[in-house]
Amino acid sequence: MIEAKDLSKSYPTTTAVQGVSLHVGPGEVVGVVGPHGAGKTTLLRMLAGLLAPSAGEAIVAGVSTAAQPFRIKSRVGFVSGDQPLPPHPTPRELLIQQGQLQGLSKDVMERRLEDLINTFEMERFAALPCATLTAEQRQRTNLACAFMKDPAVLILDEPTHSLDMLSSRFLHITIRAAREAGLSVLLSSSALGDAESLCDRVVLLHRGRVLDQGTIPEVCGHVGVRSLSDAFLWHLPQLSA
Ligand SMILES: Nc1ncnc2c1ncn2[C@@H]1O[C@H](COP(=O)(O)OP(=O)(O)OP(=O)(O)O)[C@@H](O)[C@H]1O
Repeated sequence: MIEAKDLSKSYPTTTAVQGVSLHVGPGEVVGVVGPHGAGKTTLLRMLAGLLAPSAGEAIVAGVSTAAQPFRIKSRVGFVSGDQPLPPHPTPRELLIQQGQLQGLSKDVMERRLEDLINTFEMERFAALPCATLTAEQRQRTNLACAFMKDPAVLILDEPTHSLDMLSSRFLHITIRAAREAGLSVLLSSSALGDAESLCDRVVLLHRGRVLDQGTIPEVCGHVGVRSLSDAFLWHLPQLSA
């Protein structure tokens, strides 16, 4: 589960995230939606334990960002759409490394390794150096590494970035399976289509602030429009008024 309360992140020249509160329950997919620079990456990195908040607190997979931010890292599967991989190791080697970091026993590691290579259909490329992989194969490898932690929470920053239609379909299937398995999934997207087809609820973010949140019908209904993009656009003049 993710429970964020008044989370903020300030830099000397800008406030990237301002007072964001949100909730993601088990078996729920929530999308943080907003344009470039809205604060999506900053928010997700704080929730993944990769960045310390300037104010506010979040409980993620039972761990507080305020008390033990770095314990969150080992409990959360975090994947960013443009996450590079080291060029020389193979996906199989990276998965083993991840399992060792988690302190998995040899038996559990081997079982999980074979399961993940099978689930993410990595057989054809699991033994190739990462430098030779396509964008889709890199994304499958990053996802498999995230699942090596057997996480209760999955945080995906722009997960369809650089994927084509077929690869995106695979990602959608993976996210739906994670939801079925009871994981809490938080993803960010600047493309509204991902949110519309995947998310149980959305959080509209702009200039670091939440404009609105709820199911898509709720967010549209609050302002009397029919589409998520119209709902987003409705809020903009209100901000400058
Ligand atoms: N380390 C940093 N130092 C200073 N400003 C930063 C830093 N990281 C992010 N920002 C600023 O915070 C704001 C939010 O950035 P962030 O990357 O979180 O947005 P985003 O919604 O993920 O955008 P994009 O879709 O382009 O990745 C931007 O104005 C950005 O320039």
